[in-house]
Amino acid sequence: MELIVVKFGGTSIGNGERIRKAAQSVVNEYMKGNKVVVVVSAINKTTDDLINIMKDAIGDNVTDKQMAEILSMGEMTSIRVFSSVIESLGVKSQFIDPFDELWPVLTDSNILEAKIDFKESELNSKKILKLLDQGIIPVVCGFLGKNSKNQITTLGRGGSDITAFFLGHSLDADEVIIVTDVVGVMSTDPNKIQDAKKLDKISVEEMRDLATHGAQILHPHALKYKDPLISAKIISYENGDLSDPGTFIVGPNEGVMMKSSMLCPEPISIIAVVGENMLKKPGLLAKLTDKLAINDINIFGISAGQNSVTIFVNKKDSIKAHRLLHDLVVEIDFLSSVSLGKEIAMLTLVSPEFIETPGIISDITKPLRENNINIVELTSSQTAVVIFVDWKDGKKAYEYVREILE
Ligand SMILES: Nc1ncnc2c1ncn2[C@@H]1O[C@H](COP(=O)(O)OP(=O)(O)O)[C@@H](O)[C@H]1O
Ligand SMILES: N[C@@H](CC(=O)OP(=O)(O)O)C(=O)O
Repeated sequence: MELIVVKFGGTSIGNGERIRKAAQSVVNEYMKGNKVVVVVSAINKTTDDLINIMKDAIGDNVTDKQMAEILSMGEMTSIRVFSSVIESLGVKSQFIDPFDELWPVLTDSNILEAKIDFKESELNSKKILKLLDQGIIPVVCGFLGKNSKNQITTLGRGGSDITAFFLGHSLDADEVIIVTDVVGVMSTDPNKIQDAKKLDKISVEEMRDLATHGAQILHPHALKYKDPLISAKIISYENGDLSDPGTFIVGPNEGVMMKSSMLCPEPISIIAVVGENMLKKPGLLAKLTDKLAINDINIFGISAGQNSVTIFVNKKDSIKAHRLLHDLVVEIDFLSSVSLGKEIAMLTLVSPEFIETPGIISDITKPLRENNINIVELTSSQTAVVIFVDWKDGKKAYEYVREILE
């Protein structure tokens, strides 16, 4: 017997026929002896419609509290509809909204983009297990939360994915299934490029980067509740079969997405190539990096500006890299000169929490500023920040920045 948390997105329950098919797929899993917790979004585009109605009616004059209450009606309705359809198929079901004593998701008071208070909500969620033991299928509002003043909050657009993964984690589920309007995660958005291919699996780390860069298919914050041992997949609603393979989300890789900090033990050299209007020269970056790649020189970082491209390589490769890049500078008209700079230290900080920590770069650089340590260069992605400082400052800088992670 398995415990499954399944989330149906708006399109998957877009009309009566789809709701019946979705409810039947849940009942089929239940009949196999599995326990199923259902999370639903608002039917079809209800949330968009409600937002547009309010915009047309009073423009921006709606308060966050009013907006959250209005939007909540989408999910408050869909749980009631879904639960009734399950009952019509002969299985007991109970809907759970934020006013129910079994409501699991407690949040802060950032009303429209609320964060889950993890510890309290995790404890609270366990109450749902009792329903499962009684053979009842709970249907929970996705997207919604409740703050300490008992006010409705929302987890941000697309937030019902967060609800599903959060419940998966808190209830110690075996599997989280996201049911949506595409066959799984694809090589790109199939609504933009039609011959996109379905992926059989994708890692949590890749999925997170895809999601934070706008691939709507999954809310990026959902994945912070993805345990390595919980199986997770994204499937289409079309077959009405929760055992469809879709795309499996695997990981996170132990260690990879944990918080980590590192000071590269070897010095790095910085090489600057200067020229005119470099950002407007197609293929330039490829030419520079190809030259180093075919000569087996690894690039630790690269940053491009209007009149220069800065490349970071291991100090032991720097003389060779300097010579190779100089050959290119002589060969290419619009490049003027190349300079091999001083030795620098590279510090890397990785944390999945960076995604949702506004001001993290300023937090990391503050102790360096206060201690007069000059940052030669800084690059960042969703979950990693790489800082280059003078080699002599490396150890001290590392001590300061690693404290930020703790
Ligand atoms: N790489 C991708 N693979 C699959 N779908 C993608 C991808 N990138 C973006 N999408 C979009 O994500 C949509 C599904 O997300 P969403 O509309 O939020 O669904 P739901 O309402 O079920 O939560 C798809 O219709 C598709 O347009
Ligand atoms: N109904 C909410 C929450 C949500 O997650 O929706 P969907 O799963 O349909 O993207 C929204 O539209 O933002």
